[in-house]
Amino acid sequence: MVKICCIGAGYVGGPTMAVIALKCPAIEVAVVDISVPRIAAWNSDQLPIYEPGLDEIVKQCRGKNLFFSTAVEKHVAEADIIFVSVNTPTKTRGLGAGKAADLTYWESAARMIADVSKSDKIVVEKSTVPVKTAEAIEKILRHNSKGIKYQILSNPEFLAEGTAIEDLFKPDRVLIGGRETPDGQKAIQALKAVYANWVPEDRIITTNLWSAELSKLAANAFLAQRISSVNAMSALCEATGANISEVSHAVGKDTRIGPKFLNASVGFGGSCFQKDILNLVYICECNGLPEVADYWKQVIQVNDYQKSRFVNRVVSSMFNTVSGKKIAILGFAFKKDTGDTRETPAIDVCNGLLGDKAHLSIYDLQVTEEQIRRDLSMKKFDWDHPIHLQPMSPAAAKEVSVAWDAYEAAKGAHGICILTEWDEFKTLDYKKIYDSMHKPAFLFDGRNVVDAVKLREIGFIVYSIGKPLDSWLKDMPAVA
Ligand SMILES: NC(=O)C1=CN([C@@H]2O[C@H](COP(=O)(O)OP(=O)(O)OC[C@H]3O[C@@H](n4cnc5c(N)ncnc54)[C@H](O)[C@@H]3O)[C@@H](O)[C@H]2O)C=CC1
Ligand SMILES: O=C(O)[C@H]1O[C@H](OP(=O)(O)OP(=O)(O)OC[C@H]2O[C@@H](n3ccc(=O)[nH]c3=O)[C@H](O)[C@@H]2O)[C@H](O)[C@@H](O)[C@@H]1O
Repeated sequence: MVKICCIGAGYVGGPTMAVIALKCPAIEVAVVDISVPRIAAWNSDQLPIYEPGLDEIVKQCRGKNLFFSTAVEKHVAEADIIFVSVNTPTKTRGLGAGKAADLTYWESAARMIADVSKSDKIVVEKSTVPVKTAEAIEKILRHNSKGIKYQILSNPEFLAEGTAIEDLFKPDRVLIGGRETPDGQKAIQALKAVYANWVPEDRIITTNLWSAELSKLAANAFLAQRISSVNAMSALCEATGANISEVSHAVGKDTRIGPKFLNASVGFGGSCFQKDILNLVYICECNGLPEVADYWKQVIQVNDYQKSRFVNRVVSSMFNTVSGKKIAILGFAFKKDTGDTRETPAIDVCNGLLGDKAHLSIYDLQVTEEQIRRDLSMKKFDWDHPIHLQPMSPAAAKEVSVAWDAYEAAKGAHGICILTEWDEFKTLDYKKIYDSMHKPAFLFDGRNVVDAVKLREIGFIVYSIGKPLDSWLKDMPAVA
């Protein structure tokens, strides 16, 4: 029986391995992690991550051919194929701080593999890593090999949170990069055989190692660039009276551009877009390509601009101050259908409003109060480390409360900000909400989920990203 071990039981390791176990009953899959609480959660009824469809798969396979364990070394020693899906955060100190990827966790995993292995291994980069990382990993393994043969493959993951299971069942492509030697090609075929259990062969792309590593960074950079492009247009729409939904629709009808991923928003979040672009920028700089670095840096700068533009719009509309005013925040996750808050635009928006002395009442369907308080008090980039190694957060802001539903959050508020596109926010009883608020009652829709015409009929002053402005907002232009 082929044995697979995945180091890192996170948002990628957990779902990908659960799907491999489901689709390949003849393979034994062990997912290991240094975090004891995380593994305990994977072995419980309350999984550590929320992902539609994941519970059922884990229930079906756990204890049969899918195991979650903290016995990292034992499972690594027994495995034929080792996936490494550990954190690759942005460095916060030293050379490349604020841009380069911190490969501490990757390196320690590689050294541990070298220490405990007693048979030949295929080591698969599942984490997103800088191009050429495989070369460094090869060096660590070869210099400590004790005669054991290692083949390194790059097999980056393209799943998106909230649709992870769907994406894993029907991926647009699976990408496998390896050495162009006979042993390298043999390793590629071994991994290809795993995916071939459910992925059509024409969707499994094989390349050299560096193309696979760079394709992952490139794909995320292209996706994020699309959002920054549409968000930059949204600012121009507001200035001119154009409507971003109509512009996106018209632009996306061009088959060369396509309709997906063109929704204007308060800004993109998630654990990877910013981190991976910063990493790309650093690699460009290191390779003497400052113009290319500057080009990609703009994608992040526009995203930061979009978040601060939103905060400015809220404050300027409400008579240039939110000091002492209650603002309801609807949605804290970085997108709907996930409880993940990593790099969520809600953090920057909330901190911006708190900076102007607002009182916030926050409601999200999936994010816990503990997580919200932790996020609002953590330093930039500190979140992207194994949870037990994250710096302890200082006492959370007194001006923040967490509500159990949207109505409670909005009661007595002066304004509402919608920051995640949860479906629930489309069908709330906005008349009831309006009646419970201070007047004039403001609603700032950072995700374009509400019907602004209906809300205006109720009496709200509505701001929707990239849409023609209410006369109220026109009279109080936000300073960018
Ligand atoms: N979250 C996402 O949607 C995607 C993430 N990625 C990439 O996948 C990688 C992992 O991301 P996530 O799963 O989101 O991170 P995560 O933080 O959810 O999971 C990483 C896990 O690795 C564990 N870990 C760290 N060092 C370890 C070690 N030496 N031994 C054993 N366990 C160790 C941590 O405790 C943690 O549970 C990152 O490189 C990320 O860029 C790629 C595609 C999608
Ligand atoms: O490497 C990764 O981590 C993953 O990053 C993204 O996936 P994810 O961050 O989970 O979610 P997305 O659906 O891409 O959304 C990212 C952010 O962009 C925002 N977004 C997305 C689409 C859009 O049209 N507008 C928009 O503002 C979302 O609300 C969210 O905040 C990519 O889509 C995945 O392919 C990739 O594997």
